[in-house]
Amino acid sequence: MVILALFWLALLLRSRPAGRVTQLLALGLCAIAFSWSMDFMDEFIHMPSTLIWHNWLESMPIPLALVLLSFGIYHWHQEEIAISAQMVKRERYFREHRLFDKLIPIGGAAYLKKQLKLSLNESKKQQQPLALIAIDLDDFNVINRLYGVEEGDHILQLVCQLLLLNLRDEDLICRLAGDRFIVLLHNTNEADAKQLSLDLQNAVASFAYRTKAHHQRVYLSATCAITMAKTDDSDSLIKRLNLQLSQDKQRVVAAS
Ligand SMILES: Nc1nc2c(ncn2[C@@H]2O[C@H](COP(=O)(O)OP(=O)(O)OP(=O)(O)O)[C@@H](O)[C@H]2O)c(=O)[nH]1
Repeated sequence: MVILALFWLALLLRSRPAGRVTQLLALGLCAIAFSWSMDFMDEFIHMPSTLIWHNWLESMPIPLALVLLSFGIYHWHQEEIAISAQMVKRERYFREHRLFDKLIPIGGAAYLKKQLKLSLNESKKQQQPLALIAIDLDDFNVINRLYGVEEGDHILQLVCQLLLLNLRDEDLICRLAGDRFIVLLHNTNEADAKQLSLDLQNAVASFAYRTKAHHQRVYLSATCAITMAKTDDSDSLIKRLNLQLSQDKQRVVAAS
C-alpha cells in the first residue's frame, strides 16, 4: 500500500508542472503514504495504547490527506477550465491563420474581406469614419524579370515589414494580391488617411535593397489611393478603391 502511494506520487511529480495544484496533490499523497506506513509499522512495533501522540499520528493524516486532495482536485478542475478557454482562443487563431498570406505573414484577400465587413458594421454602429488605403508597387514585374522571382519574393516581404513599421497599432494591413496591399484605418478622417498614405509612399521611396545574386541596388516606388467608407458594402468598397488606384496610376504615368 505504501509503495502504491509512493508510485502515485512519483507519477504525479513526473507528469505535472510545479505549482499550487501539484503541491496540494503531492502533500495529500504524502499524508496517505505516511498514514499507511504507520499502519504497516504497527504490524512489527507495538506501541502502548496510552501514547496519545501515536494515536493522533495514525488517525489524523487520512482526513488531512482527503482535505488536501479535495483542494488539489478543485484547483486542478479550475486549471483545466482555464486551459480549455486558452485552447479555444488558440484554435480560433489557427483557423484565422488559414486566411493568412503564404508568402507574407499578414492577412490575404479573404481575411481582408472578413475584417472589412466587421469594420464597416463597427464604424456604422459607432458612427466613426473608416478609411482605406491601397498601396501598389510600381513596375514590380521589372524586379521579377531582372532579378528573379525569389529576389522579388524577398523584396515583397521586406516592403510589407516596412509598411507595418509605418502604421499605427490599430491599423490593419492585408495583401490583396501580388504587389497590392490594403490598409484599414479605423476612426480616421480623410485628411489623416491622406497623410498616412503619403508617409507610406515616402517610406517605400526611401527603401533601398541590395540584391543577393548581383549585389545591385534596387529602388522602389509605390502608388497609393485612399477612399472613405460610405454606404457601400465591402466588395463594392474594394472595387471603388481599385478603380481609384488605377486612375491614380494612369495620372502618375501620364505625368512622368
Ligand atoms: N516575386 C513575386 N512576384 C509577384 C507575386 N505576386 C505577383 N507578383 C508579380 O507582380 C507583378 C505585378 O504586375 P502588375 O500587376 O502588372 O504590376 P506592376 O508590374 O507593378 O505594374 P504597375 O502596377 O502597373 O506599376 C507581376 O509581374 C507578378 O508576377 C509574388 O508573390 N512574388
